[in-house]
Amino acid sequence: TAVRVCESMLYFYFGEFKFLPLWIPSFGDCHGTKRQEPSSAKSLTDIGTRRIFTSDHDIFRESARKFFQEEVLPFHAEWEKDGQVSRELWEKAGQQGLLGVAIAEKHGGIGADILSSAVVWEEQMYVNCTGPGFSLHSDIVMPYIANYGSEEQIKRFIPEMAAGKCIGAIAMTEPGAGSDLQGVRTYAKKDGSDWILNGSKVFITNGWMSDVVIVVAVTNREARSPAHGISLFLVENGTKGFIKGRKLNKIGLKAQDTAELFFEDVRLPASALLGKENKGFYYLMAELPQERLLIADMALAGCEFMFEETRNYVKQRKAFGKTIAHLQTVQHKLAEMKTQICVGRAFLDNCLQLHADKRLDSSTASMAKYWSSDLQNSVATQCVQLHGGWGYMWEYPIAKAFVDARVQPIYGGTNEIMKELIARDIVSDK
Ligand SMILES: Cc1cc2nc3c(=O)[nH]c(=O)nc-3n(C[C@H](O)[C@H](O)[C@H](O)COP(=O)(O)OP(=O)(O)OC[C@H]3O[C@@H](n4cnc5c(N)ncnc54)[C@H](O)[C@@H]3O)c2cc1C
Repeated sequence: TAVRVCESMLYFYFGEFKFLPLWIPSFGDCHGTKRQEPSSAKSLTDIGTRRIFTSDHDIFRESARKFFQEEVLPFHAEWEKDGQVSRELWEKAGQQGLLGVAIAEKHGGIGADILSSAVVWEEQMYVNCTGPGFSLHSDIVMPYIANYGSEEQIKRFIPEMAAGKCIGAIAMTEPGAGSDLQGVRTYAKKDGSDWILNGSKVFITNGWMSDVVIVVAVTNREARSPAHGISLFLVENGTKGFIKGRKLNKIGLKAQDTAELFFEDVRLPASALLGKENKGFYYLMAELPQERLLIADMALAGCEFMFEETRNYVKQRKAFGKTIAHLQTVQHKLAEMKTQICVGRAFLDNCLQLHADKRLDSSTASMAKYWSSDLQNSVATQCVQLHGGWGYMWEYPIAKAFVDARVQPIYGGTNEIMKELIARDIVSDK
């Protein structure tokens, strides 16, 4: 029997069965001052630190940590060879209540807060296993359905997605349009009450395993600007004309099934439209800050993991008769990195709290994404260096963390685009 606490709700698990709240515990120290700051904690990944979390979150973190250590870490190397994780893992994550954590219970989600989602993002980074595309599924795809979907769409997809039986993806990027989202060519043409979808998408996370994909398509070519003529569609696996291309051969994220998707005269019923016609671009703009915050938090958690990995390594690696941790140049590197990570964590935790309070603006989310993902790459480079030649070997976790970090300044909007958004806000007269 497993016991799990999620936002003041205690669920009991017996095998596959989840028993609804039996007891509403009160753990007391919500946002209390007694919680340790990461800079003073023994390790940057210690449970029970950081003021934004409560002891309810800590208990949830313990169960998430156990899940990633027991159900993901031992199998990840095999999944890297396969270029995807197993379906069974998705269902296990669903049974553990790790999917759709911040989606309202009335919609079929877990009904916890976004900070609980952050616990899942961070714990995945702390095991250094980037394969499962849980965060994209739970905190990027599911919110679109929960926020803009019809009652029928919510009922059809959210409970199955929370159970890990339906895997979600979102397809914005095309071979000819990435940063410039208004340049998408995929076109959905009205045919009676149906739509006929044609086009192709690339670099789609969870693309190969996806059961439902949110597809960004042009629906009005005559709109006064491209942004006014874009809509979102829910396209299900198995729909005639929906073809999955190859799993892409990436330099990192080896166990993630990033894929190309093709749509050839795909006939979609009116009920496949997500939200209102021609409002897709607004929905994207509204949801992208959460995606950027998520990337930022995973970047910071990646830094924390790499730092602890390297701290342990230098304390046992010997050169010239003593451990390299005795060398002052090494010590200074660690001091610099720890300071940078703790400064970054303070800003990021502030952003997480702002988002939990629904006060995070788009420009601040962009700052978090750009700063944290750049820091992640700088920390990755330095940590590999401190590992010497072993840091370049695939079997060393730091080597994987290094290649996996590289994409973070690219996806979710490149860091150059983040600077554009931040700058636009700075010089705006509004
Ligand atoms: C592993 C991986 C997973 C991904 N997952 C998804 C997914 O699930 N769904 C999805 O839709 N997409 C996904 N993407 C796509 C990703 O979001 C895009 O790659 C990204 O937005 C950049 O677009 P692009 O590759 O077309 O680059 P381009 O837009 O061609 O940019 C090339 C370079 O030009 C720069 N540039 C472009 N415009 C400007 C400008 N105005 N000012 C300054 N510099 C500029 C960029 O910053 C970049 O350095 C994924 C990508 C990868 C690699």
